[in-house]
Amino acid sequence: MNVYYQPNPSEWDEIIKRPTLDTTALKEKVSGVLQDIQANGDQAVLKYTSLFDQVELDNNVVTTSEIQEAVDSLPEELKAAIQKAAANIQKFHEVQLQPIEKIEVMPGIVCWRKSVGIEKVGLYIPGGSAPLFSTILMLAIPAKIAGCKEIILCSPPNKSGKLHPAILYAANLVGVTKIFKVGGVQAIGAMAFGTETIPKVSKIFGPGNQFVMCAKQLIQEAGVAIDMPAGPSEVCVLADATAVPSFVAADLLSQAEHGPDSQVFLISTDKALLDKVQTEIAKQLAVLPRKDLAEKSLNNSKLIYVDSIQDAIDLANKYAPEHLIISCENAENIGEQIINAGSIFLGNYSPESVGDYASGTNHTLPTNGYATAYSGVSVDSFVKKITFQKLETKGLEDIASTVIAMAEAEGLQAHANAVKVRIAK
Ligand SMILES: NC(=O)c1ccc[n+]([C@@H]2O[C@H](COP(=O)([O-])OP(=O)(O)OC[C@H]3O[C@@H](n4cnc5c(N)ncnc54)[C@H](O)[C@@H]3O)[C@@H](O)[C@H]2O)c1
Ligand SMILES: N[C@H](CO)Cc1c[nH]c[nH+]1
Ligand SMILES: [Zn+2]
Repeated sequence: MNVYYQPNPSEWDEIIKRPTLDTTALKEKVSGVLQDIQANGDQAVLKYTSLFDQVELDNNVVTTSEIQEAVDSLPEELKAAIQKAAANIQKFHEVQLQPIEKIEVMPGIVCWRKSVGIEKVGLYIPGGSAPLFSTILMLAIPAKIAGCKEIILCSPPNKSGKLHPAILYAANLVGVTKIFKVGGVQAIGAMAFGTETIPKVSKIFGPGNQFVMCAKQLIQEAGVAIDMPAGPSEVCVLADATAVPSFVAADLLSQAEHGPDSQVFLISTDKALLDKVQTEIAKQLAVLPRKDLAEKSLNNSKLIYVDSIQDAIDLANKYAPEHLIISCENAENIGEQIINAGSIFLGNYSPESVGDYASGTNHTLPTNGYATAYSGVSVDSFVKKITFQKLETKGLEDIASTVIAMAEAEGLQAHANAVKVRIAK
């Protein structure tokens, strides 16, 4: 891990850099695959499944008997855990749908806004190195609450050409409409353009590796909406002397184990904590099943000592992490001063992995510094908001001079006329 002691703020830009791939080569490769899928549909999708997932499939549709098999085979304890998490996610998200509020802006002019679910949405569920079935709950539950009619799900097949039973169980539990065994760029392309079997959708959601991220960005340029750039997971822990080294180490490792391009960050006002956390990381890492992946990610990661809590807050805001854990004495007060983060975890007993699975908040969050401008997925991500207005004659008469003055000043006489013809009578 890279350790910094009281770096000068002029060095911060360098410190907060995320690990990157050569994006020119990446874009070229991904755009070639997308073009092939647009031109050749299912045949191209199956070809890339064979090439990138090393599995030969005749077709990629998940059947009802495969779903039933998964429901029957999944241990009851895991089913209960998924149900508990789903209930909390439902509770947290259902209050996000606000009732319609009609506003009389002037006598005789009433305006309001109505949320309408996006009809067809596509969910990408990562599955390259771990079957992230928790992501299904995070996407499909708000989609249902929003009123989306068709929810399509794609996730990469394993080497036996199957999806993990927990993916099928979770998808079935929350009412996903159709499930396909397709991963990576080929999944994003299929949902963006539509194939003979995979429906075209209006908006694509879900995190993924650099290939998935790049494909989402390219199809957005081609006119299909996406949720946000949610890439390799990251966590920043902001800690003072009250933090517990073993807790901090466990939190850092929990995101480091996602993959080699994940990044974890510790900003501490306690110099001694950096050494203690490194010792703990070495101890905990040694027995992790995904030690190799976590180790690679730790090479991208940074531990930083700063001598004031204000510098710690400023650096965290500049880094704009996907997740921020505040293990400090006045965690809530510090949390109030954070302006750039996807999701914040307060105090020593709020591990980030609880938010990943079960507390109810959404784990599909902006990474790579996008938390400066984006929010995580919510019910809002699955709706369009249509505005309405109804004017009575009196309302139009009272606002006429305002509209006419502005329209004529913009040189748009026809705009002005649309009002004039109505009040002339
Ligand atoms: N930000 C978030 O909210 C969030 C949430 C969950 C997971 N994640 C991130 O999602 C990612 C999941 O990555 P993953 O790899 O495990 O699964 P993935 O499903 O994103 O990617 C697997 C697919 O990548 C494609 N692929 C692999 N190597 C390729 C190559 N050389 N060329 C072209 N395509 C290739 C394959 O088609 C494969 O199906 C991790 O980086 C994790 O950190 C982020
Ligand atoms: N930490 C991931 C978001 O960055 C979400 C996740 C799913 N499973 C475990 N973790
Ligand atoms: Zn995670």
